[in-house]
Parts: sequence; C-alpha cells; structure tokens
Amino acid sequence: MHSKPYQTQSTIDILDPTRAQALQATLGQEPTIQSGDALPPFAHHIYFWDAKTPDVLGADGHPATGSFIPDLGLPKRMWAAGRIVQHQPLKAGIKAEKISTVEGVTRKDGQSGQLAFVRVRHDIKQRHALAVTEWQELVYRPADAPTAAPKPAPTVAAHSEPLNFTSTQLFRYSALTFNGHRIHYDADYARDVEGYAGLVVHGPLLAHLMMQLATTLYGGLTDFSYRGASPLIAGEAATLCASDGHFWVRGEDGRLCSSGQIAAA
Ligand SMILES: C/C(=C\C(=O)SCCNC(=O)CCNC(=O)[C@H](O)C(C)(C)COP(=O)(O)OP(=O)(O)OC[C@H]1O[C@@H](n2cnc3c(N)ncnc32)[C@H](O)[C@@H]1OP(=O)(O)O)C(=O)O
Repeated sequence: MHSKPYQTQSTIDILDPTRAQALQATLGQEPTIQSGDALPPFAHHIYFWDAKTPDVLGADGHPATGSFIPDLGLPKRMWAAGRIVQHQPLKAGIKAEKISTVEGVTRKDGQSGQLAFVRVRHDIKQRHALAVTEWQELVYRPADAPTAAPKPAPTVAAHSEPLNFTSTQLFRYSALTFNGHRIHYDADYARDVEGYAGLVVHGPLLAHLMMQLATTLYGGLTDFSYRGASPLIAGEAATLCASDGHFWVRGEDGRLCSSGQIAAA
C-alpha cells in the first residue's frame, strides 16, 4: 500500500520523425512528418518510453505499482481521463524533456465498485520552453471489478465517421507508445484475467483521434479534455462523432465509449 511521498521523474528523448511517420502510417495516413515539423497534438505519447526490465513489470505488463505509481491495493488499471494544454507545438527531430509528477490520489465508490484515481501531471519542454502540459487520470479497481454500466451516446452528430480497430493496429499503437498493458494485444489475458469481451482499444488512441478531428474541424488546438466511459473492443463497428466543440466515440451498440471537448475560450 502507498506510504511514500509521491514521486517526480524526468525523461529525455529526441522526437524522432521516423517514429512520428510510423504513427501516421498506423493511423492510415501518408507518412509525411520530417525533422523540424510540428507534431500533431497528443503525438508525444509515442516518445519518452518507460522501458523497464522484465523483473520490475506487474502481471498486467505495466511497470509494477509501488514505484512511480503508488500501490493502492487495487490491481486493475484503466485509462480514465485526461487534459492537454498545448502552449506551443512540439517539433520533430529535437530533444525534449518530460517532467512527470504524481499530483494525488482520490478514492471513490462508483456504481461498478471501488475506484482509485491517480492524477499524473507531465510538463514537456523543448529548448527550455514549456510546450505541453498534460494531466492523466489513471483508475485502479479490484481484480474482479465488473464492466461499468453502459451509458447511451448522443445519437445526432454534425460530423461522424466509422472507426473499427484491428488487433494489428492495437499492437502497433502499443509498440509505438511502449505500452505493455496486455489488454491491448493478449486476447486470452484481456478476456480471462481482466474480464473484457476482447482486446481493448487504448483510451489515449481514442483521445488522439478526437483531438485530430478537433484540429481538422476547428484548427489549432490549445486545451482539450476527455474521459473514458466504457471500453471499446477491437472489431466493434464504432463511430467517431463531433458537434459544436464536443467529440465522442459511440460503440456498436450505441453506448458512449469516450468523450472529449475543447475548453471554452
Ligand atoms: C492505455 C491504458 C489503458 C486503457 O486504455 S483502458 C481503456 C480505456 N479506458 C476506458 O475504457 C475507461 C472506461 N470507463 C469506465 O469503465 C468507467 O467510467 C469506470 C472508470 C469503471 C467508472 O465507472 P463507474 O460506473 O464505477 O463510475 P460512476 O459513473 O459511478 O462514477 C463514480 C465517480 O467516478 C467519477 N468517474 C467515473 N468515470 C470516470 C472517468 N472515466 N474519469 C474520471 N472520473 C470518473 C464520476 O464522476 C464519479 O465521481 P463523483 O465525484 O461524481 O462521485 C493503460 O493502462 O495504459
């Protein structure tokens, strides 16, 4: 259980344009990003890998809790929510530093049982200037926690496009972000251990696509928040939707999987 003070860690990376091109290809885009180009919002998730040796990984494939992320006695991790404030675009090909701090833990009783939210803040600097501030909300739940009761997604959208993730796409996104969580690429583990209907689409991948759509529809993005409502499963015929600065992903059965919004100016 947690007893130490929360930690801060610094990670340095050179934002390799080849990796940004691999992300573009994974998302079905022409790989165009070159050294010196602005990276799309959220693309920094493919950098600053937390590459630990196998002996310090937990059963789920993430670095075990009790080090940077405190051990709260609840093993089942999900990506709950996040917010990104972009002060200026990160540039490909240039060294950057990410300073990460656990800001705090909040325990709640949800309809699905115990929830422990861990809030992590990341400040990313390039050439000594702050480029991105990001807050990530991770939630930890009991091993046998059920899937949360589904909530309906809005049915009317000004813009909508189909989304359907293959296991190959999920594997490639896990590889690009060096995210070892087995729910994204090990179907037996996802079903038999964490109780999902299949491979789970990464919350950050849905956030990336919502932000990409926000940028296409409204131009430069400075402040975006999002929240996961229900896990999206690989192979589901989902829909990415937008209306009036609000974005959401609807599952095949009409449930809300994820939602996001541009902050009011
Ligand atoms: C990457 C990666 C992992 C992943 O990508 S996992 C897949 C992506 N994430 C998801 O699919 C998360 C989907 N969300 C849920 O399953 C549910 O929202 C959750 C977290 C299980 C909670 O469901 P409940 O039904 O138990 O919650 P309630 O509606 O009763 O709410 C109770 C209070 O909690 C607050 N809350 C609920 N959901 C969230 C959320 N997503 N983010 C922040 N806060 C949330 C809610 O507002 C209530 O708070 P009050 O203060 O009002 O009591 C990887 O591992 O790296």
